[in-house]
Amino acid sequence: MTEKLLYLNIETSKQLDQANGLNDYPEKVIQIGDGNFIRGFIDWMIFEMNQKSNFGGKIASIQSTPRGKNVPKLNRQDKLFTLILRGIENGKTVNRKHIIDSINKTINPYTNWEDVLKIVEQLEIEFLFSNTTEAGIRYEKEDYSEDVSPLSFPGKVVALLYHRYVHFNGDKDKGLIIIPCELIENNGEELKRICLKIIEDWELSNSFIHWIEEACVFCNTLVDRIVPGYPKEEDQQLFNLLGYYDELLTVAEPYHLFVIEGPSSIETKLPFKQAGLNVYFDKISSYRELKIKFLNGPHTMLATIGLLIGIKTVREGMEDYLLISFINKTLMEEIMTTLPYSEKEKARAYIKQTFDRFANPFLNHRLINISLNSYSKFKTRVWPSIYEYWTKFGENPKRLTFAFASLLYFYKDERKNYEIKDDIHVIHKFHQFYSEFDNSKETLVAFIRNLIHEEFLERVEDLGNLYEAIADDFMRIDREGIKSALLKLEEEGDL
Ligand SMILES: NC(=O)c1ccc[n+]([C@@H]2O[C@H](COP(=O)([O-])OP(=O)(O)OC[C@H]3O[C@@H](n4cnc5c(N)ncnc54)[C@H](O)[C@@H]3O)[C@@H](O)[C@H]2O)c1
Ligand SMILES: O=P(O)(O)OC[C@@H](O)[C@@H](O)[C@H](O)[C@H](O)CO
Repeated sequence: MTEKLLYLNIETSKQLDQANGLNDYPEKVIQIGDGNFIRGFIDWMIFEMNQKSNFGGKIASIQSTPRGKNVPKLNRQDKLFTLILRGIENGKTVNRKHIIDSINKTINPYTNWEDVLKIVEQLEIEFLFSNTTEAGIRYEKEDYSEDVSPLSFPGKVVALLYHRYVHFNGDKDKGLIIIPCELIENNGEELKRICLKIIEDWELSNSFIHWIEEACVFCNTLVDRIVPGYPKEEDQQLFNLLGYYDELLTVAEPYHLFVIEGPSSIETKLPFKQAGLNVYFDKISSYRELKIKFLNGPHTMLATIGLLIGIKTVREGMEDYLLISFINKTLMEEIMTTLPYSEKEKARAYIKQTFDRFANPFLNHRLINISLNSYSKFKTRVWPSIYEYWTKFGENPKRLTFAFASLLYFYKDERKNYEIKDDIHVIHKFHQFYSEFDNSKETLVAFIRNLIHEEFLERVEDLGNLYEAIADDFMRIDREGIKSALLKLEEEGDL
């Protein structure tokens, strides 16, 4: 840490003439999870709404797992943190810095559950936002005790709603609008489904269920902003520029998109538009397909292939001729063909924008972070394009096939250029296969066929020679190395 620098807090921000944190708006929002994304997205949006609209509300932020570390960090900084938005916007370089002051309170529910309950007794609370990663929206059977925080995220939601319901004697005007930001399909519906299951486990009353149905709203959402988070490689340099030290310094791109599917009544309560934010109250399916196929999909491919090559960040990947060409042709010549004609123009514009976002010269979006849980991400983000291409044309999309082979090779590579971050069952499955692998194509094809039928398709369907094609690419990567295999693919494409 650089000596002589001040720590970020209200006093420091006043000295720097950047004190925003002095308004005393009431808490209107409960936030569960306090990671990089929710701070760089929701907390920033609420900050913007407080500056530019009549929203006038602050956040009570609740730690979502016992291992969370951000509550003491936020407390040391008077709940402030710095967000740097860097990138190219409409052809112009953007480098904006904000001291975000939208959080009013932070609570560790495992040590201070009573304080969390007091929050939901507040009349002004209207919204519950969350980001607990995809792992958070999951059913876990657990016991209920009024005095202790449930462990799971949906358990917390039920306990909080129940306390509010009892506190306000079932008043239908005191429900909450629940807006989860986890990147899973139908996140709102899924959270509600799990909450209802927990209510059943805990044998809470039918009238509480009616209150949830009538007074509360669970919205499905889609979020989009690249938030690499804490800038490890350049933190000292940035502290010197800022003039203070901030343990929660967060870097993100300026681009943002938030699509919320819910009743139109909530639009007036959340004046995102008035604050100039790129937020739509709309059906999310078409936005979702574009984002998953043309942004998250290439991210997953870039992460596995890039790490195999020895590349560390998305931007570096965008400087590698072979990789750009691979991603570009995969998107334009293969994934694009899976879309209906009416969607293609929109997709072309989205791809162009995605390339600009990936090449953002000011972000170091680390491939190792993106590679977390690559196996399940490939299944939801890349595999659908492979399957749709195959069913449409009856042949293999050769670049996507190569991406599949690279994914399998990613879990084999023993050179330890990178650390595999994945579910223990996935790591175990590959470890078991590779430790007994006899290097024969036959064994590999059988493994791939089985994997596709059991885990990707979840049924048996003959996909022609797709299994062999993946095995051939895998063996080529193994024999010649990833770069040379990629070069061959590029040369074949040009024939
Ligand atoms: N970083 C990005 O660019 C970005 C962009 C869009 C969406 N997202 C989504 O946001 C998620 C979080 O990313 P981040 O960058 O904020 O990471 P992060 O590690 O900074 O934050 C993760 C948060 O989730 C909580 N969490 C983790 N596992 C949990 C569980 N099982 N139950 C409850 N809470 C749990 C953590 O306590 C923490 O608050 C990702 O999974 C991703 O889907 C990230
Ligand atoms: O966040 P993950 O780990 O689910 O996926 C990695 C990236 O693809 C993702 O974070 C994107 O940057 C984000 O979805 C952009 O909105």
